[in-house]
Amino acid sequence: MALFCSSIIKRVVVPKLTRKLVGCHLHTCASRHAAAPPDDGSHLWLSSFGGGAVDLTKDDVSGLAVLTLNNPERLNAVTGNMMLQLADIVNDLKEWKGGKALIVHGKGHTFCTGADLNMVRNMLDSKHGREMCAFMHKTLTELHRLPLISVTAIDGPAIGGGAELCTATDFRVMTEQAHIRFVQALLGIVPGWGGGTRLTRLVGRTRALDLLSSGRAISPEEAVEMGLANWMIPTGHDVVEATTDWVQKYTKGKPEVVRAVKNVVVAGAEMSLEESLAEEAEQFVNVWGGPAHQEAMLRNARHKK
Ligand SMILES: CC[C@@H](C(=O)O)C(=O)SCCNC(=O)CCNC(=O)[C@H](O)C(C)(C)COP(=O)(O)OP(=O)(O)OC[C@H]1O[C@@H](n2cnc3c(N)ncnc32)[C@H](O)[C@@H]1OP(=O)(O)O
Repeated sequence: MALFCSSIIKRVVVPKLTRKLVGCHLHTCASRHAAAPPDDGSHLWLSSFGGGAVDLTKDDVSGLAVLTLNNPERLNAVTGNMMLQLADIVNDLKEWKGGKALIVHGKGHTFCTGADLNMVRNMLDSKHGREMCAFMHKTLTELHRLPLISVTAIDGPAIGGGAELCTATDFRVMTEQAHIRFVQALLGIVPGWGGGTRLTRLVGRTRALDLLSSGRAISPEEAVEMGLANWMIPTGHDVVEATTDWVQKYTKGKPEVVRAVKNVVVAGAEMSLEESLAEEAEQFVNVWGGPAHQEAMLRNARHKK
């Protein structure tokens, strides 16, 4: 395994809300001596674990992006190379001003089987574990905070890191053949990509403990019942097409309005009360009197059932 370091530091223009949240995240990490922030190039060794790809298509007319995990020979396991591509894609999506929604899915009838075990077997020391964990924490936290309505479309298994990844979108929809399974404890570890924290916030303490300790598979019916998934895709439908139709109810408005709504919710979920109220006011002022607001006032919008 060829590991290497580089001093190249990527410069990214971070939007205001993200800046505040990143600042808050780094503070927490530093104060608890958790994983080092990965902007120091310490993650570049990931590129030595190749194979697979993460593909992105963006439609500027509809504002919909589709992200595809593309490593079907390994059931869309995530290689080091794919981790780097995923981070680049998230950075790209952050800057996509016309974007409204993102669908995340896997190629073939599998969502994702987590980290590539061929890579995991070669990085069992704590340094590499810590760096990979920090890198994926950052990437998936930023994915979660994107100013887009995001949905994971799960067909087949979402296992280990794949189960974690699906918690980093706003919604999850599942086919009848899908299941979500946090197998980490069965592998002698705990979730390392932020999925344990997100799962606990999604389904509550008792259910998260049940799912993480047992490593049992969650069916689509159970996932919907506990609020982990939001819809079951009817059998016989193309997964991405069905998900595209499903998400449209959230993306009828102009991009700046869809994005402002998401920003308000991210602030409400992650900031202190004072900070979140201030952020909400800022988002309000940004859209007040804008094209969508003017249009709605001109057409005298009514909202009868
Ligand atoms: C820090 C990361 C950590 C986390 O946070 O959770 C992880 O993600 S660790 C990885 C956790 N994932 C797993 O343990 C999944 C292991 N895979 C399986 O249990 C099974 O493959 C399956 C998902 C139950 C499917 O079984 P089946 O339908 O019988 O297919 P195969 O087992 O034959 O798989 C086909 C093919 O795919 C390869 N594969 C599957 N998963 C991975 C993986 N995670 N990494 C690398 N390769 C994977 C599998 O080895 C087969 O390849 P061949 O042997 O070449 O045929």
